[in-house]
Amino acid sequence: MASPSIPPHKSSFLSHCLSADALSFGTYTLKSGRQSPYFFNAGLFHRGPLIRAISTAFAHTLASTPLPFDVLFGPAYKGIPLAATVVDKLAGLDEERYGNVSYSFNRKEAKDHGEGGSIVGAGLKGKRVVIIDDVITAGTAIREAIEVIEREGGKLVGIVVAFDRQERMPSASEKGEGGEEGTKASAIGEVRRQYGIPVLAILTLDDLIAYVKEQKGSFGTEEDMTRLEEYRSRYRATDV
Ligand SMILES: O=P(O)(O)OC[C@H]1O[C@H](OP(=O)(O)OP(=O)(O)O)[C@H](O)[C@@H]1O
Ligand SMILES: O=C(O)c1cc(=O)[nH]c(=O)[nH]1
Repeated sequence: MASPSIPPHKSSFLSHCLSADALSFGTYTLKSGRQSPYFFNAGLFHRGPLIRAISTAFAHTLASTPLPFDVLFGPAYKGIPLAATVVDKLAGLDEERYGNVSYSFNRKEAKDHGEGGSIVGAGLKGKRVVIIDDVITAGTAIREAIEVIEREGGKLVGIVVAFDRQERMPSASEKGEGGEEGTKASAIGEVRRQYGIPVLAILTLDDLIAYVKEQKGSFGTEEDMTRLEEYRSRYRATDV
């Protein structure tokens, strides 16, 4: 059902995410160590209509920008099917503009036989690269991907994620380092400032909360919503 306050392309994608349980409520430990009352699991887009929904959302987000690029880089593991299917979707949207765009991804462990190395798909040397990934929380995964691209001689020109959790970077005390608390900037904001590139998200936590409220009980319980809003107040970045 269309939602009046968020655009139809977002509400349609949100409805796919919630129906497939790719957005779910519960208690989850994140890569950053935070305990979250919700989780975005892009691994659950494993059937045709679902992978089509997410790749279409990525392709339309990319096509709405004038950004020129040669390669979509999908960080292992969940970025891998995204990069491959979005390349296909883009070529289907506009063969002339995107027919030469390639996909590429890293192996988490380098291969020492056969073709060897840690990159699968297109080489990155001298290429304009866009990272596409499932979710950004503290930005660790994105920074690891940037290191791979720089090491391989690629030029990072943009990043698109399916879900921006709009969280602030972990503080020194959260990382167990003591000292200054630091800024309350978002992981996305920090990457934008540091690299001067566009960083786009198809959905944000604000979109999720607005949509679930508008669907009035179709997804999640009142307690889920309370926990979600408490979590948002606790970890929300100041620059989103
Ligand atoms: O912004 P961050 O704090 O880094 O968290 C988000 C990242 O965490 C997960 O990756 P993970 O390394 O668990 O890899 P996976 O794709 O193998 O699940 C997820 O896929 C994101 O890439
Ligand atoms: O921060 C994470 O580790 C994380 C959050 C989330 O919602 N989904 C995911 O795959 N990882």
